[in-house]
Amino acid sequence: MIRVLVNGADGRMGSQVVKAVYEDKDLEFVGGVSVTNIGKDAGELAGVGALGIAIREGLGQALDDIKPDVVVDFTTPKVIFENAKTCIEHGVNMVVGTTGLTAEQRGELAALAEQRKTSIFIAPNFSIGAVLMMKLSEEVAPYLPDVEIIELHHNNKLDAPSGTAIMTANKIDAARKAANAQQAPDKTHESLDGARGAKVDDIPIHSVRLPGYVAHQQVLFGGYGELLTIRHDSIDRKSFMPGVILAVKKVSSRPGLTFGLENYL
Ligand SMILES: NC(=O)C1=CN([C@@H]2O[C@H](COP(=O)(O)OP(=O)(O)OC[C@H]3O[C@@H](n4cnc5c(N)ncnc54)[C@H](OP(=O)(O)O)[C@@H]3O)[C@@H](O)[C@H]2O)C=CC1
Ligand SMILES: O=C(O)C1=N[C@H](C(=O)O)C[C@H](O)C1
Repeated sequence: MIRVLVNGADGRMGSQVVKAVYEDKDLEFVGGVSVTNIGKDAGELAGVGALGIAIREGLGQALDDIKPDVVVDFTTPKVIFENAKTCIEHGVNMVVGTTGLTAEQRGELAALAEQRKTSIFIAPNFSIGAVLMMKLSEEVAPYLPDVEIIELHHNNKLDAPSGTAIMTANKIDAARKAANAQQAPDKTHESLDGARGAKVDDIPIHSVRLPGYVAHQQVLFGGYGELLTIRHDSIDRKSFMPGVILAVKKVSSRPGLTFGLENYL
């Protein structure tokens, strides 16, 4: 049995992870950490009934007391770097779904994980459809290098652009650079800042935040007289759970830092 602690256990994603871990025969849910709902039963909050495991405060102390095999983190971009360092310093393997880590921070965590001989797996998106959307985008990019991204999320999302949109842009740009594909110059003058979106690797990303959306992304490729749009929709957070469970089971097999679910598929 792999003993799993969920950080952010009462959140939209964390509570789904509690349920998914509880329902998997090879995993044992052993602890839930958050900042509110302290003392409440994590199973009740996740909708699986009382598990006798109360949400507690303080990741470091919880690691000392519970000694889980793996921590799954779905908290916030503000706290994820510190959370990751705490896990690595405690020698606990970690699966990170929380967005917001910069490439530089990932580099620091990779070095720390290597030094402490622990494993950390980070994926901006755990859904298989989103991984395929990124893979297809990478394949298209050398042929249609002019591209923009529209990502659409629920209005409680704290970060913009989404981690998925940033990863998609990074992958597209790497693929078109490797193919030496030249994009057309952007001749538009912005009369209002932000009108052309925020650029990541010179790719405009437009972030929509509205109630009703869960997690969606369109990658729009334009050619002369033709358009190709790749769209992915997560309409339920269940879409992320098979990827999270896979990562929990595989994380210990790869020491150091691994970035992206495609590395486990
Ligand atoms: N990789 C992927 O596939 C996916 C990634 N995400 C990412 O996961 C993250 C969480 O998303 P979501 O579940 O929607 O957000 P929520 O706000 O619903 O959940 C975050 C939870 O973390 C808690 N929290 C905040 N600070 C701490 C802390 N210091 N220690 C422990 N818990 C803390 C929050 O408590 P409180 O509300 O009281 O502040 C909340 O319960 C985001 O970065 C999001 O982008 C989301 C979906 C899929
Ligand atoms: O906050 C969310 O909801 C999501 N966050 C991740 C991201 O920023 O890419 C993954 C997915 O888009 C849902």
